[in-house]
Parts: sequence; structure tokens; C-alpha cells
Amino acid sequence: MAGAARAPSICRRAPGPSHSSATSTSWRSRSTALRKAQAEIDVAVGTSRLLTADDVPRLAYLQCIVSETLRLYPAAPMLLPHQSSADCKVGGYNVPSGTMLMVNAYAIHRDPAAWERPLEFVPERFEDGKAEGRFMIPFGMGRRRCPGETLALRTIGMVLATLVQCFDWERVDGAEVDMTEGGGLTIPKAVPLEAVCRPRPAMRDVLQSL
Ligand code: HEM
Repeated sequence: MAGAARAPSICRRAPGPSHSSATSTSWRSRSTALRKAQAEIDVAVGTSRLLTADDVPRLAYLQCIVSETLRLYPAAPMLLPHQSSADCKVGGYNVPSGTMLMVNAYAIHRDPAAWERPLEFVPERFEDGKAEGRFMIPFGMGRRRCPGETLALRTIGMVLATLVQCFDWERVDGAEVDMTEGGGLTIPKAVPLEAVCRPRPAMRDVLQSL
């Protein structure tokens, strides 16, 4: 697109494919991922101190969890609306100046031609650079790409790692987490997450000293 401006209106994401069976498989892999992330933190940081921002880049598996979450649930599934500021061609189509263009990142991230088992939560697909070259755009692309990406990724990594280091997490009543998506611009959960967290016994001294 020759120059891009923000379009004034917003659109809703097209409904995604049904994925109830993938959801239960995904939930099992989420529990495993949580345990794996906790083990990684225990090895890299230990339990005698709180992790710091400097530790987070060394937590490779935790980064994979963040990437896989942003792949399956991009916070802005249709990015933000763009508007062509000149006549241009997109994918072979003539797009007149002033046309609103939406990018369906949600569908791109779940494209079966690009991803194996696209509806399943598999952080391992990002390990050892395996997903390099795959098209992921949770922060958009080009000159209107999110300027807050680095801050966002650092904050998410730090918050998630701290929650996993300090607490054991369980589902309420053992019920599966309902991952159904609600409508809206930012992919809210239709059913809010309820979880039980307990301070990890190994972290008790650290938590009590705060
Ligand atoms: C997980 C967190 C975040 C996600 C997934 C996210 C995602 C996005 C996306 C998809 C866009 C639109 C890109 C496009 O249309 O091509 C965007 C734009 C933008 N984001 Fe973020 N963002 C996040 C956090 C942040 C933070 C922390 C800040 C600021 C501190 C921020 C500031 C902005 C701004 C100012 C724009 C507009 C850029 C422009 O229009 O040129 N974002 N973001």
C-alpha cells in the first residue's frame, strides 16, 4: 500500500473455525506447558530469589509459550483498520484510494497450510528457531507496526514468569478452562478465567521477605 492511514471505523473479526476437540487437547498441553515453564525457571533462577527482567531472555520455553499464545489468540485479531492513501494493488486486486483494509491475523495464524495442528496449543513449535520464517503478525507489520512491541513482550514475559515462579496454578473444581472467544476488537474471553493460585512452598521464604 502506498502510504497507510488509520481508517475511522472498525470491523468485527470473521468467525473462526469451530475447535472444541482441539480445545481439550490444548488444555492438557497448557497444563504440561505450565509445569515445563516452572521447571525451566527453577533451573535458570532457582527458588531462593525472585526472578528479574535480566532472567527473562534466558527462559526460552517461556518465550515459546508467549509466542504460541499470541499466535492462537492475537490481541488484535484484525489488527487495526488501515486506509489506502493512494490507488494501489493488494494481492492482485485494484484498491482505490480511501479504501478501508483489514488484515485477518487470526486466520493467518491458524492457516493449516502454514502450521501443523494449527488449532492446538503447542509452544514447542517455536523451540530452536523451528518457526523461523513462519508468518506471524500479532503486532502488525510495516510502518504502522505496534511501537509498543518490545515493552509489551518484556512486560508479558516478566509478569508471566513471576506468576509461574511464585505460585502453583489450578483450575477451579478441575473444570476445563473455556477458551471460547467473545466478539470485539481485542479477542476477549467469552467466559472469564477463574483459577486458584497457591504460593509455592519452595518460594515461601522469598515471598515472606517481600
Ligand atoms: C500484547 C500487547 C500488544 C499487542 C498485541 C499490540 C498490537 C498492536 C497492533 C496489532 C497494532 C496495529 C498494527 C497495524 O495496524 O498494523 C498496534 C498499534 C499500536 N500500538 Fe500496540 N500492541 C500491544 C501493546 C502496546 C503497548 C504496550 C503500547 C504502548 C506502550 C502500544 C502502542 C501502540 C500504538 C501507539 C499503536 C499505533 C501505531 C500506529 O498507528 O502507527 N501497543 N498494536
